[in-house]
Amino acid sequence: MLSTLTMEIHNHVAEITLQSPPANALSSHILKDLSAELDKVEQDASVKAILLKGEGRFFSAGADIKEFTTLQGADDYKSLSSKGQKLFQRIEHFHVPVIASIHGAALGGGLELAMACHIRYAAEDAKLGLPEINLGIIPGFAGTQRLPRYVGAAKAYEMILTGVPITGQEAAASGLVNKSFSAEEVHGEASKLAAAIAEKSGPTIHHVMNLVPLTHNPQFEEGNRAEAEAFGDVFGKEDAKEGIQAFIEKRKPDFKH
Ligand SMILES: C/C=C/C(=O)SCCNC(=O)CCNC(=O)[C@H](O)C(C)(C)COP(=O)(O)OP(=O)(O)OC[C@H]1O[C@@H](n2cnc3c(N)ncnc32)[C@H](O)[C@@H]1OP(=O)(O)O
Repeated sequence: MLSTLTMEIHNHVAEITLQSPPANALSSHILKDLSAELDKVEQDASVKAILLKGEGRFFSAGADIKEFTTLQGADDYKSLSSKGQKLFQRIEHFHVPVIASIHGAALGGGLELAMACHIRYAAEDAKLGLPEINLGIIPGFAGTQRLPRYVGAAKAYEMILTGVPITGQEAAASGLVNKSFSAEEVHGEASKLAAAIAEKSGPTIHHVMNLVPLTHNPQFEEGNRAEAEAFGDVFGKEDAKEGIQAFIEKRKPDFKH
């Protein structure tokens, strides 16, 4: 199978680039490849930071909507959600920081992946959002649990219930990303940040990475389980079939319920 991403390690920084045109959609294949690259980083004690970006027009436009049509039954739907949640949880608890450099769009699972990273830089004109509601489904890779952490509950409700994305500039103002830059500058700035962190002492980095997650909501796992259940539930419904089909046919969905 074709590789869906590349990883290069230079000066203690592992640069992972999603390469799955046209949208870097998070298929089961790309998620498996990402997990395999994390295995390699775990075996390489020289790596002190990871830089994650996307090639082409977008960081990532989310889970692979075209692959959704191959799923069959509640177990498949729920398992898609749980597997993504587990990988992103692994990223959040990784022993070295993962910096997301976002250009173009980080939507749905793409934003959920970026939210599992430790630091996010975005292009001012990038679109960041959880548009799953337009497909008749809900976020399923822990978006309902992580977005409120960064932007507060009110803004999270607005973003999840309307599906309308915000710009990188708005994301920086609301705390969803650390900083925004022009589209030309963002990858360079994220790379400089990764290099600056990689000059620090490895053991101190590892302690910071262990300590900060201790401040997370202790009910996070329970929230993830509930999200996967709800994802499985909505996915089986008529409105989800209509929403997904409408996306594929490039038309507006006609929800019945
Ligand atoms: C548990 C997690 C669940 C989820 O993550 S559900 C998915 C959530 N994400 C979305 O709903 C985003 C869907 N995509 C879009 O809204 C738009 O696209 C964009 C804003 C990203 C770009 O719009 P534009 O510039 O008009 O381009 P374009 O023609 O719509 O897309 C270019 C090609 O990319 C494919 N594509 C875009 N997003 C996805 C996706 N998430 N999964 C699979 N394919 C995707 C399209 O179909 C098309 O392909 P072709 O050129 O062959 O027509």
